[in-house]
Amino acid sequence: MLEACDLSKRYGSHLALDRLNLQVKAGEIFCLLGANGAGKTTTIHLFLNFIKPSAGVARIAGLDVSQNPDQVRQRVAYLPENVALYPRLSGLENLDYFSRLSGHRYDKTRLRDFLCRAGLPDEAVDRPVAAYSKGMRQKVGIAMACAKEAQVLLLDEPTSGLDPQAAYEFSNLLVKLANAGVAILMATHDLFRVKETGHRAGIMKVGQLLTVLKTADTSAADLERIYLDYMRAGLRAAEPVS
Ligand SMILES: Nc1ncnc2c1ncn2[C@@H]1O[C@H](COP(=O)(O)OP(=O)(O)OP(=O)(O)O)[C@@H](O)[C@H]1O
Repeated sequence: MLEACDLSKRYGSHLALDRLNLQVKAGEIFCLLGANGAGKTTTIHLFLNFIKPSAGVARIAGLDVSQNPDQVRQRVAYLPENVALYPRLSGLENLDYFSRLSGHRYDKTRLRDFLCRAGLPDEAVDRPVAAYSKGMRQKVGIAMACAKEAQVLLLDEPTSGLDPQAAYEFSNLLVKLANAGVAILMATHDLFRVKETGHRAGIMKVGQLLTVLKTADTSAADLERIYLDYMRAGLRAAEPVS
């Protein structure tokens, strides 16, 4: 569903992403881990066609994203750390507006249903989003992805700043989406949530994907230890784990 082949991005002399090879299948949650500046956001922005690769290719549903921007845009939903919504519009009005932009028209009952299934409290649905908490805004973002019927969901640190309950609820929504067949690529620093919700985790450092772990085979403590070992090691000194 989502594939990077020798994907690279150079900014001047700086190699922000170095020959990334990665596949995320439908129904899979793949988490990108790595220190600040590792190349996680760059990877997501390449898949979104916000930036062009210096080499290699990013594909979604078999389509090169830089060659087929319109077809790809229809299939992808993106949740940044802070979901951009119109503050004076309600959650329902925002969802209606963004759904129309992506070519979907839903009646109010259906829109309300998307928001409720994303966990937004019923009493909040008609209130202006200016007064929403960050967790509530993220839930509107998930409702937008569902309403768009996106096949691929790209997330950049979506649980950063959420309280533990909000992060838990948000992660459960991701699992439901994956169970419905959505391919999910998420950049995050939340090792605990990676273990709980991710199927695989890739550890990045200075633009390189150093290793990929199956979370089912790795305890939370081991995931943390392996992550820290890679961060402490020289770039090429660490041995791939799997
Ligand atoms: N527009 C740009 N111009 C020059 N360098 C950039 C640009 N965008 C990113 N970089 C550099 O590319 C590298 C990768 O950045 P990126 O934002 O992908 O890291 P990240 O893993 O997402 O980090 P964080 O965890 O802080 O979000 C960094 O060294 C960054 O300074």
